[in-house]
Amino acid sequence: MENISDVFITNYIPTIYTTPRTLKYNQNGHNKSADVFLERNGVVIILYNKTKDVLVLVKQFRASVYFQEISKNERFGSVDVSKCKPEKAVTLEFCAGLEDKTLPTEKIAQEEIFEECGYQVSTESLQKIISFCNLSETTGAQSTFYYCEVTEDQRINQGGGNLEENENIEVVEMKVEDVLNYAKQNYVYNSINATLNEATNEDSAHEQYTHAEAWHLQTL
Ligand SMILES: Nc1ncnc2c1ncn2[C@@H]1O[C@H](COP(=O)(O)OP(=O)(O)O[C@H]2O[C@H](CO)[C@@H](O)[C@H](O)[C@H]2O)[C@@H](O)[C@H]1O
Repeated sequence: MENISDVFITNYIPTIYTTPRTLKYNQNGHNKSADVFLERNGVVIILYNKTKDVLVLVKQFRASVYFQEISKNERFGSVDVSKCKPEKAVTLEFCAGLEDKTLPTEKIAQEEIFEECGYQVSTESLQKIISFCNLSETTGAQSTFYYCEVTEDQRINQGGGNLEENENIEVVEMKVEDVLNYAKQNYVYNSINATLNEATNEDSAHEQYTHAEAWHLQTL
């Protein structure tokens, strides 16, 4: 899956995906400023195949994770892939996608499920868990979580991502128990782990959705 080569890091080149800005303001008479890095909103879907009693997850190479793996003093210019292995940046995640069209989030989620995992679902079968604003000083993007049950006969193809965008996604089926055990590891690169771990932080506004998500995982 990885087959990553010719890695080269440059200064930021603007694209449609992110907008970096500096936001200046005054709070109680003090001038302040914040670096903001606007991103698009997104959807995340916990997909459960009832026929096989498995959760359907996706594996893919993530460039930002790879960047974090590169030694701090080597994060510019050419990167030696034999030294910093691309397989370290292959994540295991729930099916997810950006809201890159002016469609209801359910429609976006429906399309992502088909594109990434190959299942045809109705928007009515998507159960919304929660929407929340990503808690970060840098990005205020909103994420909407859904739970969706599917059967094997809804699987139209192998999924794998949008070929026009050269997405390269591997669909992985795992038992709920295995996903929970996987997420309990001290540190793994995946949204599953992040969301479940957040549930232990009482002050976190993520709490509601993480509890909802953990609940879904645990009660399937
Ligand atoms: N920063 C970037 N630079 C260059 N190209 C980019 C880009 N972000 C997206 N793209 C392009 O946009 C395509 C869109 O991907 P998707 O909509 O399937 O979202 P993805 O699965 O990456 O998750 C996305 O949406 C989920 C849900 O919000 C998030 O968790 C996850 O971080 C996010 O990548 C990617 O294949 C890539 O070509």
